[in-house]
Amino acid sequence: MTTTTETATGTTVLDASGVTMRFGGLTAVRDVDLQVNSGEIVGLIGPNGAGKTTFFNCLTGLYVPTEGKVSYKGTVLPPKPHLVTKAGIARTFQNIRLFANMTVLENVLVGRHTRTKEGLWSALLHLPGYHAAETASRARAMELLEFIGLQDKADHLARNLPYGDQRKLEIARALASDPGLLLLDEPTAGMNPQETRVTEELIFAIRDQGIAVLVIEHDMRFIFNLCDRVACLVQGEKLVEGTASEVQSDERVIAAYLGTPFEGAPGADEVAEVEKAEASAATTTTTEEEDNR
Ligand SMILES: Nc1ncnc2c1ncn2[C@@H]1O[C@H](COP(=O)(O)OP(=O)(O)OP(=O)(O)O)[C@@H](O)[C@H]1O
Repeated sequence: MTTTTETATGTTVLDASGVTMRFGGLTAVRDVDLQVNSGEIVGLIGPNGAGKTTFFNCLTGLYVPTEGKVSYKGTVLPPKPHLVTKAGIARTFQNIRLFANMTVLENVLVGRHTRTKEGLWSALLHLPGYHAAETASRARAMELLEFIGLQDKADHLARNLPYGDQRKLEIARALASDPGLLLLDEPTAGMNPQETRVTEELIFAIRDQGIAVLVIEHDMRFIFNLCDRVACLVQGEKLVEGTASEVQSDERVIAAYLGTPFEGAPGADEVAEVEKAEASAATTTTTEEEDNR
């Protein structure tokens, strides 16, 4: 696969700083800073409801962050999904969002639209520029299908693909916009171990093409094997960030996943209060039982 994206290794591709997202009284993401550099695969982990997808939505313009800013290659991004895609960030979603009744090739072609200059009139009137652009887009789409191993299924309907192939097709469609950064939201959800391994290889190959990757995943074995760096969100806040080995041995991360609060953890005060009230209620009950004897 060839890509139009060229970035010097180690430069900052994504720079999110002080990102906060509130929904009424709920702060889903609080003051999160995160950088992704070229050549990196970065993981974003955290228990259910930690704010991972909300953070992704802030990065891709689906949500306008309440506070903070998001820059891509040094330019602050406007919070509009099509402009974010055009700037060079592509994403996949937690739930598969393919055009089920379109072919595999057509699904990838849909992902090309931000990279084609020919407009609606050109397409409707079949102007010469349109044909040239369409030929180039098809060639690029077929190249991407080869890259993910679906070239022989180009004319199959997307809905007839096995689950693992549908997930791969989503990635190909995202790659069709020639991104410099790919955001993957739980790419292995629902996959068997074999499909998960194939996805892991695919993500390494994408990184080797010069595309930085930020990935949300609950499968810890997958994330720690794949990522150069991992950040852990808990209740909207970034708790820890480091290498895979640093994060997986961090007692705060272990506690967040096992549900044991630690000193200073977001929400730990509330948990301590509940535990104190429960202990006090248990003492009262025991005393009452003793009195009744
Ligand atoms: N549009 C919204 N309106 C109100 N609350 C929301 C909205 N989107 C998310 N939330 C809330 O924000 C919090 C974070 O949710 P989010 O989906 O970002 O978590 P997550 O870490 O991605 O969880 P999971 O791992 O289960 O996907 C949750 O309490 C959720 O209910």
